[in-house]
Amino acid sequence: MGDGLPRPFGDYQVEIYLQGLSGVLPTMPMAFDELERRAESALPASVWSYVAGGAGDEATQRANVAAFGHWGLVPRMMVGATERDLSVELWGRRWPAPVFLAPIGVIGLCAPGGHGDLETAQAAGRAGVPMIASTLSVDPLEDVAAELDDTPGFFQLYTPKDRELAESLVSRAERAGFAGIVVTLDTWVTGWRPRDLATSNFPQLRGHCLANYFTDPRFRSMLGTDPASAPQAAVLQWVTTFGHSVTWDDLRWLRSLTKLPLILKGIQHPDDARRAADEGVDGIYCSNHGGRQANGGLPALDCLPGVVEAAGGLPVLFDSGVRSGADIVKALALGATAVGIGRPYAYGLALGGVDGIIHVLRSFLAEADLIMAVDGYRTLGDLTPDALRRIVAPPPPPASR
Ligand SMILES: Cc1cc2nc3c(=O)[nH]c(=O)nc-3n(C[C@H](O)[C@H](O)[C@H](O)COP(=O)(O)O)c2cc1C
Ligand SMILES: O=C(O)C(=O)c1ccccc1
Repeated sequence: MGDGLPRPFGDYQVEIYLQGLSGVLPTMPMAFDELERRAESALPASVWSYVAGGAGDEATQRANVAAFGHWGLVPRMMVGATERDLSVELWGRRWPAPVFLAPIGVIGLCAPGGHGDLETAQAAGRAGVPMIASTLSVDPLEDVAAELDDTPGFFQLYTPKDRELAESLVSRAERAGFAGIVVTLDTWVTGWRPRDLATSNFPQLRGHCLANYFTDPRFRSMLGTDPASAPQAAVLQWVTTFGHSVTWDDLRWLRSLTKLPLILKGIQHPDDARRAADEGVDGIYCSNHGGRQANGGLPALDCLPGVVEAAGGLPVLFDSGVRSGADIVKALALGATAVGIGRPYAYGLALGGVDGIIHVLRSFLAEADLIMAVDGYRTLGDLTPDALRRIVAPPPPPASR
């Protein structure tokens, strides 16, 4: 692990003001809206529409973000929250904060040099903030793991139809030193995505982000040749094997593949959370894939309390719609054990590489830390549903959204 981020996290604010006193203004955006706008200009149009876009008219994607606006934190005074502890112990490791980088399957292409997977891992390693590495990466998982140092990394598995290929990927992830396996359940087929359809834009179909397959011995033996010498056949083989619709009958098999913590991603119904807990998984990941998969759904945040209750004490990871430190605090108060940052770090990477991701992490953590300071929440244990009230008439989002 690098030195990790300087603590308290709120000191990022002091650092920025001090630089301002010497006439140095931040080059990275300080507000999310500006981060988003500038990332759009920085990225090639096809990558932008892929990363920023979602399913259908993107109503669920917008609802994910809007849902945070329906909750307000109630401050407590005179508790002396001068020192905050945001660290959390998860699966035997101490995390500096209950925050992680969610898996983003095209992240390699978000960096100017095309190696965004490695840069994301470098940022996670330097910050000490855990990351979940997607199956769909430009660089192979072994190279990604090598950049993480001691920071916990998790391998996100898209379970292929071919079981031997799944087994090979998981054992490679174990050998590479990943600390857990996150099985994504909601994307065995991709959702209806008008932006990508209109431009026939599907980076995976052009062979990007398939390094984990093309370097895999099982995939190569299925193909019968070097993917580099038969790129079209290799992509076609990927299409054929990519999506297995994992069922409860597969769970015992998945469980048997690894002794590492096994976490199921994409859970929204309490009954699914309960069943997963009963069947021996180590964590539940409440998410609707950032609204990229099924439009017409609930905001993921609205599903979180039910999932937490049904999980019966198992760790619950959460993502979908987190755009600020305030959002992190709210998700924690609704019961998340740790909160995933998705699109915002892809935008940070596009604008500033490794430092850009670290800037996004530091900004979100500084805001979360300062909210806990001002609102009198010293520890994560103080963040309970009692810290929140429903807002009857939420304010409209910023004009540009
Ligand atoms: C461009 C992009 C690619 C993604 N690829 C994956 C992936 O490979 N595996 C996965 O489990 N989730 C993937 N996700 C979903 C994220 O892990 C996360 O659930 C989502 O980004 C949360 O929504 P938000 O970014 O709007 O906060 C992807 C998301 C984006 C934006
Ligand atoms: O775009 C995504 O969110 C994603 O995870 C994915 C998965 C498979 C193929 C293309 C995209």
